[in-house]
Amino acid sequence: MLRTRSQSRSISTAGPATSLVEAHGLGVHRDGRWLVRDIDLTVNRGEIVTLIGPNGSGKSTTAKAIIGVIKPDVGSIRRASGLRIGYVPQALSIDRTLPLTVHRLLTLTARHDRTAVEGALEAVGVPHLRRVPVHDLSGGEFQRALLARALLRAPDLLVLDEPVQGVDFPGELALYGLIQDIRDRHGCGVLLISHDLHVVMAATDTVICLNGSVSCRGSPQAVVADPAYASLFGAAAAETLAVYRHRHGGGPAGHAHDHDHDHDHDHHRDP
Ligand SMILES: Nc1ncnc2c1ncn2[C@@H]1O[C@H](COP(=O)(O)OP(=O)(O)OP(=O)(O)O)[C@@H](O)[C@H]1O
Repeated sequence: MLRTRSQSRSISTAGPATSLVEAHGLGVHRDGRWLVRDIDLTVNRGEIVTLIGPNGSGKSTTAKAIIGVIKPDVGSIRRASGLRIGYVPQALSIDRTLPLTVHRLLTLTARHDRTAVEGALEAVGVPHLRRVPVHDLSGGEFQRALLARALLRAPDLLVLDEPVQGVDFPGELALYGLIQDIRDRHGCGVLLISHDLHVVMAATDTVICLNGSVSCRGSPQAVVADPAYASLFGAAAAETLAVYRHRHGGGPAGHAHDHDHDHDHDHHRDP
């Protein structure tokens, strides 16, 4: 059925008790083409949903539409009433050469006192970085600072666009562990974007594979066994997908390059 753009867009703030955000039939049309189309996506409280897909497959566009940064042309979005969103955009879209301290980065767009800033940095494992200039941070430290900034909003929903970008492999595992801990501690929902097909958190409840529209979805194990996943990313990707297991909750993960958690890397193969 052809839906006209003006007729079919609806956005409301009502929704079922546990769902933080719910999108149905979402489509974004720009410059004469559909960037994404027919996207159904729900994030519940305490749920981690990971969007994966090749470059240009519409992951950022979908996330921006979900949180209201861009307007969808078709489809409906319901957000829980009073929903607080913590958004970490792609690191690439942030100018790290600005002469800012971490404290200033965290208080640029909202007032937070020193105690709150210290608490947020503590929560992401970098309490020592408050007075450090942003341009001196490592990739992993920068991502943690951005995460702390999002946490200051006490979000119900965390939206993280490629939070491990520019981070080495141990730092990547530590960041995923940290995100899992934050979810466990605060019970927020998490919408995570990744083009890294090799490491997906075992804590991810739902993986959604995008390629302009949804190719497949399910648990990490179900998705990696789905023929649509192999046809989208190639059989080799399915063979090497590592499901990262973060074994314990509790305190914040260590420094991005200095973590001490137990990890398994299960290598799943298509049956
Ligand atoms: N405002 C816009 N106007 C026109 N085209 C756009 C706009 N924003 C994004 N696009 C295009 O939409 C497509 C999807 O982009 P998007 O950034 O959502 O993909 P992505 O999956 O997040 O990619 P990546 O992994 O490279 O970040 C791309 O082809 C991009 O060039």
